[in-house]
Amino acid sequence: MSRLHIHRLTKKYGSLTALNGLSLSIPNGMFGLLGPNGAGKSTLMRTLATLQPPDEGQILFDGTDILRNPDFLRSRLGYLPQDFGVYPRVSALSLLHHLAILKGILHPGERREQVDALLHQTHLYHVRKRAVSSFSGGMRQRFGIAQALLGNPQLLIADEPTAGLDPLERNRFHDLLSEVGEQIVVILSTHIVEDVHDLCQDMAILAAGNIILRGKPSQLTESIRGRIWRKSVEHNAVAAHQLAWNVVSVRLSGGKKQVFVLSDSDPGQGFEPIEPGLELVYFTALNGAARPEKESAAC
Ligand SMILES: Nc1ncnc2c1ncn2[C@@H]1O[C@H](COP(=O)(O)OP(=O)(O)OP(=O)(O)O)[C@@H](O)[C@H]1O
Repeated sequence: MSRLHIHRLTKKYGSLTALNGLSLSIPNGMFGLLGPNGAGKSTLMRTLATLQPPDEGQILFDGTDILRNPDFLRSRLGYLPQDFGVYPRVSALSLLHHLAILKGILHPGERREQVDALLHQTHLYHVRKRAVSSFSGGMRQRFGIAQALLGNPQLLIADEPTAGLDPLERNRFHDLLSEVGEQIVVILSTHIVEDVHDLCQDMAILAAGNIILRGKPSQLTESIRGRIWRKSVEHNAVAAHQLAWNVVSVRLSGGKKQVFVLSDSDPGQGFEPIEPGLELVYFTALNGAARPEKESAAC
């Protein structure tokens, strides 16, 4: 059953509409929110985390209106913001204890148990006495997850958590997130398609403040199977192909341009059929050409 219901959420910054009457229902498990820069992901994450109010709309968590009753959510929330801010020169151990107290874990024994368990889970126990400010990007993100998991949250929000991580650290971070389990709602907001492909059973694509596609990654990929065609072309031929066909993506491969086209039938002209991945679902949706399961139909 869905635990998080977002209903007609609107947020404007002056004349800019960052969230445009957005509705979304999210059940337990890993949910990927994918969108390009400026789509409104961080605005949505901050609003869900009750850090900023929307102009209109409603958010229900386990049936409780969290805009009217933010403390209900705050006591159940783990939040890993896009920018964790300034890293103090205090040790990871001290900082986690401090944050645990702020989260209301006041009993020293219980706190020690949780902090130590999280330091082990995030593979930071051996560096627990080092200042967080001396950590690498990957270690900081793992520390970010440790602090977000304090107090056993029911909703975990991770905003662009793998941006800037090298592949090894990204894998470690993925393992960590996937361990968090199916019993809570985990929202992974990202513009990295691979993160959603690797981790999420359910996803939505956000563009210009609207949900433009919603579904399971495997089903969404299936929806464009047999409809994507590829051709290698010279650089100066790309524009002509864009005029002639429904081009959803252009990539460089081995120094040549590859044009990806959406077409229900064989376009001929040297195009070959390809097995699409989630990245092509994403580009197809952004180009407005996918057959979306609109959110209204999906939930
Ligand atoms: N505090 C703010 N004041 C004014 N405009 C803002 C503010 N925060 C975000 N915006 C604008 O709202 C739009 C959505 O921004 P938001 O950061 O939510 O998107 P995003 O999908 O998280 O993008 P990114 O991946 O670049 O962080 C953008 O056009 C952004 O410039």
